[in-house]
Formats: sequence, structure tokens, C-alpha cells
Amino acid sequence: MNFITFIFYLICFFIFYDFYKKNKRLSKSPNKEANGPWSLPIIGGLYLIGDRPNRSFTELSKKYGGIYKIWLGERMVIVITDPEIVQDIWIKQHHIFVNRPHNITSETFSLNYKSLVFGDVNEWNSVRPKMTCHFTKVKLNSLKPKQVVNDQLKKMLKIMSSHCLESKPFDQYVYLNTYSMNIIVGLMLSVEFPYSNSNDKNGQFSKVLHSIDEIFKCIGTNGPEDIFPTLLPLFKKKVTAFTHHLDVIKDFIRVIYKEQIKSFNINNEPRNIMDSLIAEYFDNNNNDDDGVDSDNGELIIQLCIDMLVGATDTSASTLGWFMLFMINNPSIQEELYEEIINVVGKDCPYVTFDDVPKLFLIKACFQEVLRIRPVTSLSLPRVAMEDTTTINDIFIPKDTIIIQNIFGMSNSEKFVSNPTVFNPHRWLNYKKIKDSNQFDCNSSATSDNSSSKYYNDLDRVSTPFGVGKRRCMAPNMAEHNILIAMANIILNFKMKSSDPQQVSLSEEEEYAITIKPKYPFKVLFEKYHK
Ligand code: HEM
Repeated sequence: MNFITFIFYLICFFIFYDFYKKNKRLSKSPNKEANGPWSLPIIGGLYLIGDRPNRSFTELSKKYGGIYKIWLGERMVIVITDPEIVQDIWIKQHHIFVNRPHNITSETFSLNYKSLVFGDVNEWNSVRPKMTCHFTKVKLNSLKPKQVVNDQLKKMLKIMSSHCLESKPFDQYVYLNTYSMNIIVGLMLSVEFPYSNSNDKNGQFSKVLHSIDEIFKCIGTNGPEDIFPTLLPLFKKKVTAFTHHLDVIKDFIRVIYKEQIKSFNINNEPRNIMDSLIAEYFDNNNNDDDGVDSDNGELIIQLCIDMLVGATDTSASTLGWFMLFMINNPSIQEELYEEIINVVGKDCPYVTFDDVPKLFLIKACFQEVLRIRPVTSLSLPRVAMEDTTTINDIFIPKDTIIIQNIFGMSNSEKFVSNPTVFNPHRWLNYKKIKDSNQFDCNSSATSDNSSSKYYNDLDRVSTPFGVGKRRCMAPNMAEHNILIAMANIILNFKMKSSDPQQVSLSEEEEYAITIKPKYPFKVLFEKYHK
């Protein structure tokens, strides 16, 4: 046998073996086996995934059910689109599913799995409480965080007013991102990014913003470098670019950290979250000048980046979708306006945090935006740390990656009536029924097209922040910043599409770690005649 023939046989063997491995039974008992599509050698089920995996996974769940298996390249994935299984694995079996999968992107991003978003269980257990305590309802309702949000919102409303006066289209993507980013960097670092490039004298902020954008594009999306780890050398350029952008953000935060640590005094009230973290890691016996060893210093910097990534794009995209659905539903916009002026009065220029809890339709609108377009549509993946079985007796082997299809659950006919219709009132009706204790899971499957006991149980089927102990770290903060922005925008302006040819905008999404409107749009603001 010559060398070429040998290589040929070797490749054939590899292809057959890979095909067998990807399609063999996982469990000895057929009842316990997750269904799933046929997987091809090398690519697995990638041939079934289009440019919007949230939609592809939802389509597959119609055929293979609420839990199914699919290979994405070299990684076996179980996709969950069922509220009962979600509760089971994320809550009852939290200890098995607490970790996120290991891959080159998360390794680079997390200081080798030590930080928050991609941290492994031991490190995660240590850092998560240090961060969560800053985002409780009580903390967010204290003076400083409210002031940061009010300052930023007033700045954004001023820009909106000037756009309105000049009838100039408002680039929602740019301004909403700056608004969301400034809230988190205001709380963490007491800094602020300029809303306009002309105020960015040496281009430093634009450079950081660009790098943050690039990081968003790679993280959590399972790029080829993550699903074909053996081919990693082929993607070296991409990994190097990712590391470069991460370094740009780190350098920016490191300068602030160094400045802050110079004036840090453990006996003083923390000036921001970074000060609280420095205090946590401060060691009186440390010989370093700053009292925080360099590993912990780098961890503090990484935690700031985790928060930036967690908070900015998610909140900004949710507000972007809110604007889009308002433009497409002018009658709902009117209703929201009526609700607000009934609470604050016609001449009030600003809705305060104290007014927000009285705005039930605004809250319902926030919930409906996140139901119909849950921005983190496939959540962040987790991994099984040992073999286990789910509540419906499906076997999940150790090392399987788990994806919760948040989008699929809240956009499925099986769980929600008329899921493609934007209707905030469904939340008010649901709350009324729930408050009167008439919502009964077992009798809710009244529709012909549904067999789920969670049919229209909106809190169970719409889980935009995830479920369980590793759910989003700051849903309170997201709600806090987004509701007040929604209320004040509605109080001050009527929103229309800036394109007269397109009065109604496309509701299609583009997929990345957060889903955004596929066709970027600008908003035209008009004043109400009060
Ligand atoms: C509309 C806004 C937001 C949405 C829809 C959202 C959604 C999510 C989801 C689905 C996860 C993954 C949960 C899981 O694995 O089960 C997550 C994780 C996370 N989010 Fe959010 N998020 C939002 C805003 C925020 C904000 C404002 C912050 C920070 C201030 C934040 C910080 C984080 C962090 C740190 C994690 C990782 C948690 C961990 O691994 O322990 N998010 N978010």
C-alpha cells in the first residue's frame, strides 16, 4: 500500500467513524434517547442551521420536540425549548449544569475561566456574590445609582429634543448604546463616554467602543474556532484580533484602575463599584504598592469588562426593539402616553423612579418586547458536568453543551397564543388571572393547537433573563434603566419611522449574541400637542 492509498483509507475511516460517533445512541434504553436530526461527518447538523440559529433551532423543535440533540461541528449540543425541562435542569440540577462550555473565546475572555460570565463553578461562586450585591432592588433605589441613570437619561432626552426640533432622524443604535454603556461605566468606574464624536478629542473613546463592538460579535456565538477546536490554528488570525480588542478595553480600564487605586482609602465610602471590589481584594499585608496583588487587579479589570459586555448591548437592543414596535403600533404608543399623563399629569416634563411602579402598561410593554424579541435569544450555553437524566427521563451525557432556546419558547404556538403579534395587553390579562389565583397550569392547555400545561403561562414560557442561580445577574438593573427610559421617551415624543417609504418597519432580526433589527432604522420624533 503506498502512502497516498494509506492516507485515503485513513480519511475514509475517519469519516465513517465520525458519522458513527455522531449518530450512535447515547443511552442503552431507547426511551431515554433525545431525538435529533442526522449528523454528517465533520459538520454534524450545521447544514440545518441558517444565519438565524434561534429560528433554525425553533423549527427543529417542532419536529424533534422540547429537547433534542444536534452536533455543531465537533460539539454535541442538547437544545431545550420546554419550560418544564428548563426548570428541572437550571434549578433542580443547577449543580450539574452550572458551568459554561470551555472554548478558546471564553478562555481568552475569562482569564482562564476565573471571572464571572464564563467563570467555572469555584471561581464563579466566589465572584458572583461580590457583584450581585450591587444590583439588588434596594441598592439600585439608593441615591447614587438613581442619579447616574437620571443624568444619562436627561442627556439622551436633550439630544432627542434637538433631533425633534430639527426634524432630524435619530440614530437609535448609536445613542442607545452610549446611554446603556454610560450607566454601567458610571456605576462601575465613574466615567462617561461622549454622545458625540466631536467631544472625543483624541479618539480614545471611539477606539474602545469599536473594540467593544468587535468583542460582542465573537462572544457567545459559537464561531468556527469554538466548534472546531482541532482546527484552531486555522483561525489564529481571528483569535489574535479578538485578543487585541480585549486588550484595548483592558488597557482603558487599567488606566482608570491605576488612578483609582492611588487615591483609594479603605476607610472611605466606596466611590463606585470598582472601589468596592478593590476593598474586597485589599490585603493589609500585601507588599504591592496598591495592596491588591496583580492577579486580583487583573480580575477586577476583567469583572468590569464582564459587566460592560453583560449590560450594554442587551439593554440598548431592548430599547431599540421597543422603538421599532412603537413605530409599528401607533395605537399602543397612544395608550402608553395616556397611561403616563394620567399618572404624572400633562405638564410634567419627566417621569421619576417613584412614578414607574404605577405604569402597568409600560411594564407590560417591556415584558412583551422581551417576549417577542428576547435579545439574548439562545441565552449563554452551559455544559453538563456529569451524566444525568432530565425530568422526562432523557439521558444527557457528561460534557454535552446545553442551549436554552429562550426565543423558541416565547415565540412558539405551543406555548403562547398568537405569538407573532405584539400585544402588551396579554401581560395585563395574565396578571389579572394570576392575581385572582385562577391561573391553573393544568387547565391552561385549552387551545386546540396546544398540549402544553404551560400554555399562556407567560412567566414560565417567557424567560428573557434565563432561569435559576446562573440566570442574568442584573435583571433588576435592566428593568430599572429600560422602564424609566421607555416612560420618558413616550411622555416627550411620538415616534415615527424616518423613512416615509417605510411607515412600518421590518420586525426581522439579525442574529449575534444579542438579536437586533435586521434593517437598521432611524427614528423621527414629534412633540405631542399638550
Ligand atoms: C434586557 C437586558 C438583559 C437581558 C435580556 C439579559 C439576559 C441575560 C441572559 C439570558 C443571561 C444568561 C443566563 C443563563 O446562563 O442562564 C445573562 C447573563 C448575564 N447578564 Fe444579563 N441580561 C440583560 C441585562 C444585563 C445587565 C444590565 C447586566 C449588568 C449590569 C447583565 C449582566 C449579566 C451577567 C454578568 C451575566 C452572566 C451571569 C453568570 O454567568 O453568572 N445583564 N443575561
